Amino acid sequence: MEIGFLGLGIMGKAMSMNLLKNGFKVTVWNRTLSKCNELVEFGASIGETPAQVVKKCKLTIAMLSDPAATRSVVFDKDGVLEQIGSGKGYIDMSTVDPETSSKISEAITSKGGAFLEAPVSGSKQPAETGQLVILAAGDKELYEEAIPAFDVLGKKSFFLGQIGNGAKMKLVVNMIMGSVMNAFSEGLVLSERSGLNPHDLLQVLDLGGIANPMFRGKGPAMLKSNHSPAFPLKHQQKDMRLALALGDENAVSMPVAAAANESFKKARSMGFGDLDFSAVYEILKTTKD
Ligand SMILES: NC(=O)C1=CN([C@@H]2O[C@H](COP(=O)(O)OP(=O)(O)OC[C@H]3O[C@@H](n4cnc5c(N)ncnc54)[C@H](OP(=O)(O)O)[C@@H]3O)[C@@H](O)[C@H]2O)C=CC1
Ligand SMILES: O=CC(=O)O
Repeated sequence: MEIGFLGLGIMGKAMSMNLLKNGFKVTVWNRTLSKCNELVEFGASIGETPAQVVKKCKLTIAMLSDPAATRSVVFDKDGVLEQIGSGKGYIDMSTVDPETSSKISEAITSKGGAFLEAPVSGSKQPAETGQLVILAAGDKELYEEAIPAFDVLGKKSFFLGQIGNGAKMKLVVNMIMGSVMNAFSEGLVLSERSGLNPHDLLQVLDLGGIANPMFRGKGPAMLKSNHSPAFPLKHQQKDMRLALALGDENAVSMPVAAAANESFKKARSMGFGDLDFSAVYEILKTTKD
């Protein structure tokens, strides 16, 4: 099956590379077109615009930064809408809000195309190794059609029902992850400031009931102030913002998430937006009375 792929950032590059390595024909597009070249070396073709990619491929996947980017790629000139139609499917795997996803779904389906939202849980390494968790919702037939690709990209796919449910699930998960990252950072700083060895803390955490891959994977690098980006902090803050909006709509009080969002905003204002979201640790580390 020929698959179109729009967006070759940290995630999109790894995901499209995986599809190529597993025998799919892939046509790629990226706003900064030069980023397509590396994929071409592995056999990809280039589409000059999103519309060209959709024209060529029966199935097109998008992995873009945020709601503004996903809307732009669909609705703007040379966008997806210009070529989508009957017999073609569009799958948006970016993390966006349910409203953005619904607007895109309405536009695609009104032109006869099929739409699936399918955000993912899992970061750069799971994207590289095909270990993502796929949170799909929307057109069930398109979901079934995409399973061979999802099996390459992920270790497990969920079909969650109507459009919006995939986006909501992803936002809830990332709201929890962002809050936990803040608590973890506070714990690391507190252990250091109170005279403990934070490496001992990492070992203690890893042996107990709250052991988790995020502490294990990111902790040692955080202690060296290495925040090389796997999940950029600006995207985590976007997810906190969108999750808090979902909380507003549903009258759910989320003081912990709101405080975590403030920390991510502060980190962005200090220029850490392109670093990994673990860089929120730096704002705590540098704050003293
Ligand atoms: N990194 C991670 O660990 C994870 C990320 N996600 C989500 O996946 C999505 C992609 O993340 P990631 O790959 O890390 O992000 P990156 O910032 O690495 O890549 C963003 C991509 O979006 C493109 N883009 C940005 N703005 C526009 C625009 N206005 N029009 C067209 N293209 C645009 C960029 O193009 P260009 O190269 O030209 O800038 C790039 O291809 C996000 O929604 C993120 O929240 C989900 C799970 C894990
Ligand atoms: O969205 C980020 C992730 O790690 O999942």
